[in-house]
Amino acid sequence: MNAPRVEVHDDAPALATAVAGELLNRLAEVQSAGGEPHIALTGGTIADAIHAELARLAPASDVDWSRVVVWWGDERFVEPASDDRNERAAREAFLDHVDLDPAKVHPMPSTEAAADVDEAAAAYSREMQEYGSGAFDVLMLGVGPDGHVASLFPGFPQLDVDDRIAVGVTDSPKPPPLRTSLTFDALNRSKSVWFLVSGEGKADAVARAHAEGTDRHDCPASGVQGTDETIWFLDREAASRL
Ligand SMILES: O=C1O[C@H](COP(=O)(O)O)[C@@H](O)[C@H](O)[C@H]1O
Repeated sequence: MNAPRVEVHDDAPALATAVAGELLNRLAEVQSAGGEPHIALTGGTIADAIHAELARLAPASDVDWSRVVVWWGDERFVEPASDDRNERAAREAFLDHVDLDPAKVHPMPSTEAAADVDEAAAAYSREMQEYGSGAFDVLMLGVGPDGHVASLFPGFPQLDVDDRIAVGVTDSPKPPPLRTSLTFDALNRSKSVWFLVSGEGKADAVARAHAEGTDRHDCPASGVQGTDETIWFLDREAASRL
């Protein structure tokens, strides 16, 4: 397995600019090799900053946005207009500012599109299978202070689901409680996994994820690796206990 790489930036704004620049380069590279890149987005504080940087830097990039396919690693099962929705945040900061093909943007179902989290997860699994997706060119993941990634939380039964692409969560310890998440199996099919982490409050989770022998049930971030590369994009505070 390829060893994870760690890239440390001064602070959250510098981290956001660097990740946005690297993602634009990666998308253009995949396209110039004849591919149609698939990316999976995450929610959260640093993701919001990266999305804003993507929108700012996009006009100067060589990316053909009509040939980019967008997925999510997890989502909150709430109304589409809710402030809690990862999709809404990503659209407002990033996706609405570039010329994507709407048919290539694949949000996880909201409460308007599915009856419950299990139906939402089953629908998303089908959508990924029908589209022949799974090996994301780049999967971006935030990390919670408890070490959660996507909506896979320490000690939760979803960590042991290995026969599905996506699962429902009804009792997330972080609000809102209802969520849909890709499973470890699905996340680990990604070519590149990019962890995006900023702030002192995440330093302990980052250190635990890197420590030898950490169980993914205790720190889910330790259980995700890309098939080609795994990069931890950190600011100095998040890297302070490595
Ligand atoms: O709830 C979630 O949390 C994580 C981490 O978010 P952050 O605000 O602590 O950076 C995020 O990656 C995930 O997509 C989201 O649903």
